[in-house]
Amino acid sequence: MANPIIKVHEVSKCYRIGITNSRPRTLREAIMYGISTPVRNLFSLRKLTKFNSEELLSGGEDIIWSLRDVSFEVNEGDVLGIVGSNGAGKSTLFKILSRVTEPTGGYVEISGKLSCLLEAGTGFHPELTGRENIYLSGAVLGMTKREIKAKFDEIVSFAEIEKLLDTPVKRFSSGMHIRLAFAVAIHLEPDILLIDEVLAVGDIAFQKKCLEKIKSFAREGRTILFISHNIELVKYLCKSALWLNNGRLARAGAVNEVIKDYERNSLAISH
Ligand SMILES: Nc1ncnc2c1ncn2[C@@H]1O[C@H](COP(=O)(O)OP(=O)(O)OP(=O)(O)O)[C@@H](O)[C@H]1O
Repeated sequence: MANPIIKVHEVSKCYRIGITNSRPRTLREAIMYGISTPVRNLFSLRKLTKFNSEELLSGGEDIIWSLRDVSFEVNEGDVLGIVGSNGAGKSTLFKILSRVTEPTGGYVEISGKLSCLLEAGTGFHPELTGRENIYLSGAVLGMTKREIKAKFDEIVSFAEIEKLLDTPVKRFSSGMHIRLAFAVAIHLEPDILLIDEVLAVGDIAFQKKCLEKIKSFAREGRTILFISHNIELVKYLCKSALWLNNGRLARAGAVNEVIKDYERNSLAISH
């Protein structure tokens, strides 16, 4: 029977335009943001986020809804493509799933270890070396030093960064950055892997290697969410897909059907 590993319940995300969204402005907001996540989870997240959304709307500022009432479930072992035009809300969804940002409304339930490849190298500490970042990333995923050590050589040889191992990652090229980020994310054996349009940064040989690795990761029954504007790649990798349109879930289902609707809509707009 299908086993949902991710449940997204009526998630909305609102940004204030022109100011840093994450900085609390009122004492009440400061208290809300200051409470640590475990404590916050004791309360109803739905109630808290509803309050935030009302607060934002009453502020009378320019706001933008990146996501609006998005609900869906992902079953264990699914390889789900996420498509949509620029600014549709795809990356925002990943930031919410990986807890980089809080939803303004709604909530998500995730049952498993999640690793996320956002834009090049997010999650790495720029001042730390490649070696140190591998250990740090493993620790963030809850792995012991011994477990990380067992995977270490595989990560380094997959990324082909032997010579850069003791260089701070801020000196890496963007391609090298993403090689290491991909190698770390996929070898540290998360249950769920989020991949946001990062493959394009690597060279062709590395892209090919990544695709094979993603396929074998999926064959192990792990769950992958994949954002890309490369429709052929989405069709190649994914069985199902979501189409986000202006922050709303326009369609979810079998990859070919969703892509057909998305392409039809995009063509209609461009004419
Ligand atoms: N930190 C932020 N502050 C203000 N607005 C933001 C912020 N992050 C995203 N947005 C806005 O939210 C909307 C959705 O952005 P998002 O990055 O999720 O889109 P996307 O579907 O990933 O787009 P793309 O395909 O161009 O990468 C956009 O209008 C964007 O300008």
